[in-house]
Amino acid sequence: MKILAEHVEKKFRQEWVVRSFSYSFESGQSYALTGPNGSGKSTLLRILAQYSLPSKGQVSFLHDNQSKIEADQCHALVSYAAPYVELIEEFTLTELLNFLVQLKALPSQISLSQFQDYIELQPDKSKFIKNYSSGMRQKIKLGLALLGERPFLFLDEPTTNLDEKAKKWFYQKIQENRDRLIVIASNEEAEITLCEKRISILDFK
Ligand SMILES: Nc1ncnc2c1ncn2[C@@H]1O[C@H](COP(=O)(O)OP(=O)(O)OP(=O)(O)O)[C@@H](O)[C@H]1O
Repeated sequence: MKILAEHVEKKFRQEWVVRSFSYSFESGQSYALTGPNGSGKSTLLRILAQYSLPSKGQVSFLHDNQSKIEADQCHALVSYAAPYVELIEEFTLTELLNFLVQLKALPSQISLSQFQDYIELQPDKSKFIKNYSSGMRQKIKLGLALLGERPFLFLDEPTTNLDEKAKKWFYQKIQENRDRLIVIASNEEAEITLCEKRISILDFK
């Protein structure tokens, strides 16, 4: 599958954040969106994931045969983790997993212990998400996105709040997900070098 961005532009009031961004993203490839703070990485990431609309231009998800995937099917192809995408704070981890299985955002066969083994955390089962540390929450978000079995994986500043051990865990998980189309928005060199291609947002201003 493929993501095709054609002449994408984004403007907030009088501020142009993205100018004429055209790019073709392929499955099995990984891409780093780079640029300084406030340059528009998160804005472009959301547009590429079809979570928000560009002011001009368009983003399309395509099948291998280049036919366009219908708009109502696009959402189910995307896993997205970002510091600003919140988990449901009032749930326990068990409740959160059950909810996401019902939404088909996680495979139905996944158990709490399998998920805990995957993220290498064994928190108290009765603890609410709001009482997890920021690093634990970030690891849960990444675990959910990585296990989501969706072909397009979008990650914004993925190692935010992670300690060195958790960063290594994340780097390893990316290696295990190389068959997907991965886009990482980041300024961290270690995250950028995980990706095969680097796209500087300043080239589209
Ligand atoms: N909803 C919004 N309304 C108005 N301006 C916005 C909105 N979202 C983002 N912006 C502005 O767009 C610009 C780009 O923001 P964005 O968060 O995409 O940058 P970034 O490169 O991801 O930054 P950082 O590295 O700090 O996370 C900033 O000037 C920001 O203030």
